[in-house]
Amino acid sequence: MKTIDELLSEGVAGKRVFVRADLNVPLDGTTITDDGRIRAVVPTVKALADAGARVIVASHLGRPKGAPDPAFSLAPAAARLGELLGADVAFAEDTVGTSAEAVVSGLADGGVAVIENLRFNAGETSKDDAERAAFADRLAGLADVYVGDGFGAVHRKHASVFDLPKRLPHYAGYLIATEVGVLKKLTDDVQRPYVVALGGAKVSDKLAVIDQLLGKADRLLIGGGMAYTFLKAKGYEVGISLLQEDQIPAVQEYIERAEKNGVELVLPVDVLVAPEFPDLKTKAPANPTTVAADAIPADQEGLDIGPVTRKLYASKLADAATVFWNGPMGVFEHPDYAEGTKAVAQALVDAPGFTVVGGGDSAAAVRTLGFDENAFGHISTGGGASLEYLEGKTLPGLAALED
Ligand SMILES: Nc1ncnc2c1ncn2[C@@H]1O[C@H](COP(=O)(O)OP(=O)(O)O)[C@@H](O)[C@H]1O
Ligand SMILES: O=C(OP(=O)(O)O)[C@H](O)COP(=O)(O)O
Repeated sequence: MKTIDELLSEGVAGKRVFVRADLNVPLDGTTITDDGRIRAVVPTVKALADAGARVIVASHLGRPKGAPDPAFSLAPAAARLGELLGADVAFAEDTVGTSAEAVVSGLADGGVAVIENLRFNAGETSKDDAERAAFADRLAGLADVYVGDGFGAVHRKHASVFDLPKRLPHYAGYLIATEVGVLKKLTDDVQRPYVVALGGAKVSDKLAVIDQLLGKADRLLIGGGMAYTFLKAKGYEVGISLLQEDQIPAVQEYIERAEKNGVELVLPVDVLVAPEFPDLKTKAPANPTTVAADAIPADQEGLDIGPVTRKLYASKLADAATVFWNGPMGVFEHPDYAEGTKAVAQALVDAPGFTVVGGGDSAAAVRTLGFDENAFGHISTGGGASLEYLEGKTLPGLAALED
């Protein structure tokens, strides 16, 4: 994989450099609640701009449906990038249209622009190779060089991640180089006990990862929205909690295999439930009830792990030599459901070994809940990406940079 340092030594002055970043930050309306992913790409953007490149920063944000949707605009992220760089950052209101063309052709040497959300175009995420290729061709028209630095999206076979680098000279940015360096340590020389904690809401994506992790980790702690498919697989009622119905048979097989292979698969023993999802805007009191994991009422939703589970998970992390954690244990954005995530974060801080937190929301959670970033071994900007890396999978966005 060629790195940005090689690009800089070849000279980039006057060149249009397309930086595929991951600026998928949590938003409250147009307010960024955690800018970690924007800060993470600043070293790459700054190095290129300082060397006289014309820098085009591109990213997805959220999961819009292949058409413009103002709720997912990258405009707030562009403004924040400008503040962090201490420089003007131009913003194009489309991705490959007249606005993008005008903004890019107006860039001076050392200038930086952000183009609008890549996922406003159906070609970005299309499963159809030709549709993705057509979009990648149009993106390629904007630039002379490609720098991949959106680590959080390297597991996606998307046009800007996989197809575009094949069309331009391509290099890995500083963030990707750092992330891969740390995760490599977890695959090459993992110290045991190795504990993996999984939660969050992207259940369908992340359940599949457990198949491989069962052969690697000593202990798996399951929380967040992921827990309810496990509880259902054990035959419990989960009410209106997040559930991946089609994966119940697979999860039943995981539970059996864990037992056979001597992997400790630890599930919540109690959970916080409420009749409805909390209001994250007003943060109005949610008044949850604590119930045993096998006694979730049919009309209620599980929204955090309970106090007994918090203690149990902390004890399972207390002797860990290596920890990888992805996915909040509950809806931490609401104070009534933040305790599970806080307890696991604190247990990582207290664990004697090397700890890695991965994922946009998990990283945001540890920071917004007041933890010191330096108390963790590494905070990765990618959740799904780091999990798939640890699985040993070939990640499209890394493979494309290696070609
Ligand atoms: N029990 C739950 N039910 C619904 N959503 C949950 C639950 N527990 C956690 N979440 C949500 O999961 C989201 C983060 O999930 P995910 O995107 O998978 O994590 P990451 O970005 O760290 O990879 C958070 O917004 C949180 O509110
Ligand atoms: O937030 C992200 O991943 P993560 O939640 O697994 O950390 C990335 O920006 C990828 O987004 P996606 O899962 O919508 O492709």
